[in-house]
Amino acid sequence: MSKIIEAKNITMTFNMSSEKIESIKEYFVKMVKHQLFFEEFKALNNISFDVNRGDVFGIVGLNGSGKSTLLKIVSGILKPTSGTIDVRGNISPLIELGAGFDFDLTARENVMLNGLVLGYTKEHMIEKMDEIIEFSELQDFMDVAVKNYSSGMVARLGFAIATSVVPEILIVDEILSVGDFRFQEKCEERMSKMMAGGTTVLIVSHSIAQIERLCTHVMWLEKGNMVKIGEAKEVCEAYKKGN
Ligand SMILES: Nc1ncnc2c1ncn2[C@@H]1O[C@H](COP(=O)(O)OP(=O)(O)OP(=O)(O)O)[C@@H](O)[C@H]1O
Repeated sequence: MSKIIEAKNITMTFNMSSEKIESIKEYFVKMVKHQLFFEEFKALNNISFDVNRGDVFGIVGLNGSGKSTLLKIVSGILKPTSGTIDVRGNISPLIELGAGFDFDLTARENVMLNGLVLGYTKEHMIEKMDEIIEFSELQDFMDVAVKNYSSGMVARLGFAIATSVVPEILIVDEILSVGDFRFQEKCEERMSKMMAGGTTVLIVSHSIAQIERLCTHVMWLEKGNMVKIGEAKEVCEAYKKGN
């Protein structure tokens, strides 16, 4: 089987301010006086894994375990502090709630904006618009500013845009959990079609049932460390038991 993602010794360290700074003015004064101190925080610690072409790869773990950070590194949004990531295929935009949207613009404007940011032509996006509107079922809300959308509506629009062109790698971050059950079913159906066509999927979800249903392989993260990786069923069982 050919590897589509190869991650070696990924470590991600964030600088966290070690004291509370009350204002921007105070921030700049401290910066000029070299009085800004940071503590290093390791969100991911030496993570290595491979994903094969056609895998549906789930990432599970408690809040703050590093799941989204890892997806952002795979998507190229974040550069790891150390380690290497090799991605051999085109990736869908990271489907995270609201990622890439300008909330003051309308849904229709956001579809265009997203498409152009992704490098598609205006004509291509106009062609895709009807299909995106139909899938998201937001016909009556396309000219409403996205700031007035519910989280489920944002999720619908984000999923419809990201899956309007079939990518080699689809990345889904927790978005399915905010949609209603009908929307979830519809998304799963579309993802299944993509999987059948050979698309590799990376998915983060707090729903273990969903991960077990969809995934072939799973990684369990805890406080930035990899606890277990392997066949979905085995890792999910261990995660549920906590060992
Ligand atoms: N840009 C950032 N700057 C500082 N710390 C960050 C940044 N992004 C993430 N973190 C920290 O890294 C840790 C991991 O965050 P991450 O969002 O990857 O966790 P997660 O497993 O996706 O959590 P959740 O299940 O709550 O979505 C958290 O402690 C978070 O505060």
